[in-house]
Amino acid sequence: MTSKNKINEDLANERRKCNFNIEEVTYILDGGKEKTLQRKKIEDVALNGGASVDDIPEEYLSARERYENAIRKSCIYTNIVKNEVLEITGIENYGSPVLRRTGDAFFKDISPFMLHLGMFVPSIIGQCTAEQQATWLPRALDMKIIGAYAQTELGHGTFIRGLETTATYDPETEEFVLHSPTITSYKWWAGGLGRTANHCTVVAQLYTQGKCHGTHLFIVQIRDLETHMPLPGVKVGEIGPRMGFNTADNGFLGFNNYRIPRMNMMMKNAQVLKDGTYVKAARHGKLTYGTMVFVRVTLVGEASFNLAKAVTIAVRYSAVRRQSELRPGSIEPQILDYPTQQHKLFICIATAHAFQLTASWLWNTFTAVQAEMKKGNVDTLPELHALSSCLKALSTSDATAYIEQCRFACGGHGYMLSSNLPFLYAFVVATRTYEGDYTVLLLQTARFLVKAWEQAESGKVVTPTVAYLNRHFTTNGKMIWDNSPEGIIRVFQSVAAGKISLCVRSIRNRITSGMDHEDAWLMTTVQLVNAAEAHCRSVILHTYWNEIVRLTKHSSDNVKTVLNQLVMLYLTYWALERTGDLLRYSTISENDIDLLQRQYEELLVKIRPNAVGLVDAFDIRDEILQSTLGSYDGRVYERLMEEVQKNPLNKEPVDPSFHKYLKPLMKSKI
Ligand SMILES: CCCCCCCCCC/C=C\CCCCCCCCCC(=O)SCCNC(=O)CCNC(=O)[C@H](O)C(C)(C)COP(=O)(O)OP(=O)(O)OC[C@H]1O[C@@H](n2cnc3c(N)ncnc32)[C@H](O)[C@@H]1OP(=O)(O)O
Ligand SMILES: Cc1cc2nc3c(=O)[nH]c(=O)nc-3n(C[C@H](O)[C@H](O)[C@H](O)COP(=O)(O)OP(=O)(O)OC[C@H]3O[C@@H](n4cnc5c(N)ncnc54)[C@H](O)[C@@H]3O)c2cc1C
Repeated sequence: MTSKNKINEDLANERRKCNFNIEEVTYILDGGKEKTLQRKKIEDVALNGGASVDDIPEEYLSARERYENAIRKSCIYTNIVKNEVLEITGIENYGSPVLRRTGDAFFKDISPFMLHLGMFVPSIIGQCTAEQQATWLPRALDMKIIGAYAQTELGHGTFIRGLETTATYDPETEEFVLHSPTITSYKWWAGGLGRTANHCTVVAQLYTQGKCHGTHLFIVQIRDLETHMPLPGVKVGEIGPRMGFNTADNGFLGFNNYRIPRMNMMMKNAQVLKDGTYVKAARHGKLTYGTMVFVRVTLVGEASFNLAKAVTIAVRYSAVRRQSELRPGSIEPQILDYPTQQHKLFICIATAHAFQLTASWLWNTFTAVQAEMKKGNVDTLPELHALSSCLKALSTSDATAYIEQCRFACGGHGYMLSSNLPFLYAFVVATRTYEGDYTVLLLQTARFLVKAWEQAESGKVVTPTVAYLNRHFTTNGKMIWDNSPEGIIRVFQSVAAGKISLCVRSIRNRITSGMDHEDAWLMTTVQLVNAAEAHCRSVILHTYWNEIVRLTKHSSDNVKTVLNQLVMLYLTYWALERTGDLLRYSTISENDIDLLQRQYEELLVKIRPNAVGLVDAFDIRDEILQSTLGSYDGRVYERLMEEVQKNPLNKEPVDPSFHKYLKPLMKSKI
């Protein structure tokens, strides 16, 4: 073995200690052996050409160079996907998470094509009629047209009904006239819009026959396909540097009485006829929000994958890094041996598992609801909206906090961009805001919970994810504490029920004392967010536990054991985090809490020997991790040194600024 591919001895030892079959766990996380094999095949095809390697790391490039580099690599990756990968996956899997995952080997930040594939194409699939899809979809999938999703405006992101862009139908010419009447009506933020896209989905207030019918979606060409010049009546550009997403060319867009054909309104859920007659969406008023629901569902998997990357980096680094001494003169321990380090990291492994399994379960729920909607039944949509809202909110918020925890766990080196942890943080922290801000989405779930509570109160049987509310009305007093997984989950459900019940009481009391419903709701929103968070925690705990039981039925004993230890760690961690709630809503005693703490510390000890095996089981290739600290071989210090050689500042021994500024300063007299 050359020193280049020699595995760090500490990491090699960790792998020798691992007592379970790593591949078996990978299969469970991927959703089955077949899926793992297909993913690996795709990664081999897409990555073995080495196209992802940058001569100069992108962080040293100017804004212009970075953008051009991102476009260059997007085109390389798209050609690989079009010419080689889609033969394996089938065109219907163009937007699959595997391609998204593989794409991370090409971009440290993000591809300018991401919104084309992540939202423009899904909006065509979800919001267009079959005839419109036949016109747009093949061209979009073939990248003959490149799109963005322009909904948010300078003045409004959350409150979609407040958007100001207008689309006024002109029956004379059978066209819509798009207009941006104010500065705040300018579209703002759309990824890919600033420099890359020639089309976009525009969300605008629809006016026809003198009446406003609320927001609708339109496909709009904004640039010439040959010259890429903005078309007359279109003002478009890039919004400027941001915390992350700097290669996504997020853009602004304004219209000056810009005309598009009638058939460019996405007409699956509502139509404007030639004469201007508006035909209302018969089934559900919020179907035009469908693309956002789809993306929220996919973001739970995104949170899991990015957290898996961060904790892979941090655990491998913690096995290689040695620091301090436990006793005078003794060998410095691996930092992974400190229980406090295990406390920082093992919860991240467990959370990545919890979110991955919840994401798959949510995806199945989403496809089931879609199937029902195809048959005309929209009854399950409110539950899906409530679920996707809170799961998006919590998974992105927890992933953000834990990625930062992984960075803390890597000390100073974690602060280097080459560790990839700062990029991961900047990327994931945005997911807490975009596609619906954390608080706003939890309040959406709270609306659903309050209604479900009222139904349960009146004796009606409620839908499965809130079925625990029915139990709330048949049991009196606090939930009996029981330290089994099922017992802990039941207690978390009681906490959620108790908090929802307090919200309902607060709202009713406020109304009784003279407030109107809106004010009573507003004054209760701090509690409502808290109740929705509690509900969502109980959903994640329940799903994680159920899925582990189901998926490990036929696993080997050691895999069963280690995955059980992780899920128990997760349940125990959250019980300890929420002791205040548990004391309030269950019969848990001080003694029970002491036992929980001991159980937690024992779990850290049990999981410790398998920690590296567990992150290896995420099976994230080095090209995708893009980290000096997290590579499979653990050559941390060598890689940090190699990276220094790429720093353009080190090209010359003396910087020109010395002669220009420093020397004159040093020579000047006081
Ligand atoms: C070369 C590279 C190749 C790589 C290949 C890889 C392949 C790529 C694959 C990509 C896959 C994944 C990656 C994805 C990356 C995506 C990146 C995205 C970037 C960000 C994009 C954006 O941010 S777009 C903008 C998003 N904006 C928002 O989310 C706005 C948030 N606001 C809202 O959603 C709403 O306004 C609101 C919910 C807050 C309120 O709406 P409104 O005021 O209209 O409603 P009300 O509050 O009055 O409620 C009325 C009733 O309607 C119900 N409701 C609300 N929303 C919905 C809904 N969506 N569905 C169903 N029902 C809904 C609400 O609950 C009320 O009900 P009742 O209580 O019964 O009255
Ligand atoms: C990196 C990135 C990429 C993006 N990409 C796109 C894109 O491609 N296309 C697109 O259309 N948009 C995009 N966006 C915009 C994004 O969807 C919005 O920023 C997001 O929905 C939040 O809306 P806002 O900015 O209006 O926040 P605001 O609504 O102004 O929120 C500000 C604060 O007010 C609070 N708040 C707002 N309303 C309420 C309420 N009713 N109750 C209680 N609190 C409230 C929020 O909780 C938040 O703390 C992107 C944003 C980012 C950061």
